[in-house]
Amino acid sequence: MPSPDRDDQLHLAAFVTAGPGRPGGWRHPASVSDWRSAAYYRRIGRTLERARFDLVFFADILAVPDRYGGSPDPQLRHGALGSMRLDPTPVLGVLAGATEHLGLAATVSTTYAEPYSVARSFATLDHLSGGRAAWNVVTSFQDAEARNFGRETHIDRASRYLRAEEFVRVTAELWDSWDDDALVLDRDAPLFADPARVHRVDHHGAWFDVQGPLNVARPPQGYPVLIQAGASPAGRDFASRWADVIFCSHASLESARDFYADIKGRAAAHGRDPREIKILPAITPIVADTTEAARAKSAELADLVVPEAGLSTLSYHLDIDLAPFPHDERLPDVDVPGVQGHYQEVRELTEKHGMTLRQLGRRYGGTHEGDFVGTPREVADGLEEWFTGGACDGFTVTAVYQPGAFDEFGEGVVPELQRRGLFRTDYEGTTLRDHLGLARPTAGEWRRRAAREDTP
Ligand SMILES: Cc1cc2nc3c(=O)[nH]c(=O)nc-3n(C[C@H](O)[C@H](O)[C@H](O)COP(=O)(O)O)c2cc1C
Repeated sequence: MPSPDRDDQLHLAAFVTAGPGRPGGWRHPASVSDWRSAAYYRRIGRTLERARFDLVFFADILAVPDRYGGSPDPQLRHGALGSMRLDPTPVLGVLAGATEHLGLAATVSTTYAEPYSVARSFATLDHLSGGRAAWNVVTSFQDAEARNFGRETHIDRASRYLRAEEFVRVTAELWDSWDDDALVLDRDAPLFADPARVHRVDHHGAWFDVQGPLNVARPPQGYPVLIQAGASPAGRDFASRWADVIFCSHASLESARDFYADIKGRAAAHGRDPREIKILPAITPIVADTTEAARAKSAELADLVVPEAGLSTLSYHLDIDLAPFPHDERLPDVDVPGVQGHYQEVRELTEKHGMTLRQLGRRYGGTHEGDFVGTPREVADGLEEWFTGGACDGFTVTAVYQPGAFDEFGEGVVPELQRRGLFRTDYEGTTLRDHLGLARPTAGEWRRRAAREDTP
């Protein structure tokens, strides 16, 4: 049934780590190990574009996590999620040249970067790609990251969201510092850029002092697409005001539905049309020709995950050292300074399936969010149920092994979704905003999205 909050067709993002990805996945015979080569990313980009994905998204962190037992060893030994990550921004430069339609998203932290450099990188990428850039705005959550940037500990959640608020606002002002028609290119006059249409920003705030203007013309999309994944109340509030796309992760349809209603409600309360925000929960489908083969593959992948690999990732996600907890007992209730969304997910798993910490480690390391395991038709049934059931506007697809699982999804599940009229058969526009059905922001749009009390 069509919903006033949702498009008729779903949107697809791909979640890629510029490294080995899933702890068991890199050990699977179908995975390819040249994560350090441009060819590897070109191949993934072309696969996703053939499957008509909206965008590819590169997650990123700024440390080798050491929260589990105070050491990075388990992450490194097991090729866990945080073991190796190339810097995603240059990787997107490679992809901009290898693809024509695919949206290109990289993660940059507002806690450790500066607005001028972020505005400049994403404006550059938006020009180079013809309007396909997106920025995943994160605030980071690990002390290990703080220690790489001259601090002992990470700043508290409230302060980091205040900094993020000011950061995004200044970045948007910098994108607006060139009027859309500022670049004149009149050779005879001569007039390269009209100085009257290029403005200083003169921002002076609690965290940043930025004069401007930017030294790059206004991006083709006005603002590159903004992605956020806040899960705490402060994070949800920030995301529902600023984000065009929201990433989240859920262990069940019910929790996905609650989150969806909460974010759309918050967006409406901030005066936004709920359709302006696309909520794309992460899923890790396992696809095979028969149900039995998919289940066997799932079991085979689970066997490749050493519990410590998943627990060391969960430790840094929750910002809790899980090494001293008894591994043959359930995870007790704990106060989580780290990612609340991941905690809710593992609490749900612990309670629903009575998992011990060791089982949880194996499960978390091989995460199959949403339990979409089966034939292309069965997986499409599950996705359709979430989409039509008010749980999402589409999905962020993670590969159990890279890059093969993207091929399987693109060649099996996508045609099934297309047959049902749930997904595009071709791109209709050229920019990422076109794919997502989002309007190009006019200059000054940041005023509408900023926290009201902060807006002058
Ligand atoms: C699908 C997904 C992808 C994420 N990717 C990143 C990432 O690449 N880097 C990062 O630092 N945080 C990432 N996060 C974490 C979020 O940015 C955020 O910190 C987290 O959801 C906790 O929200 P909170 O800060 O409101 O507690 C991701 C979260 C989700 C659900």
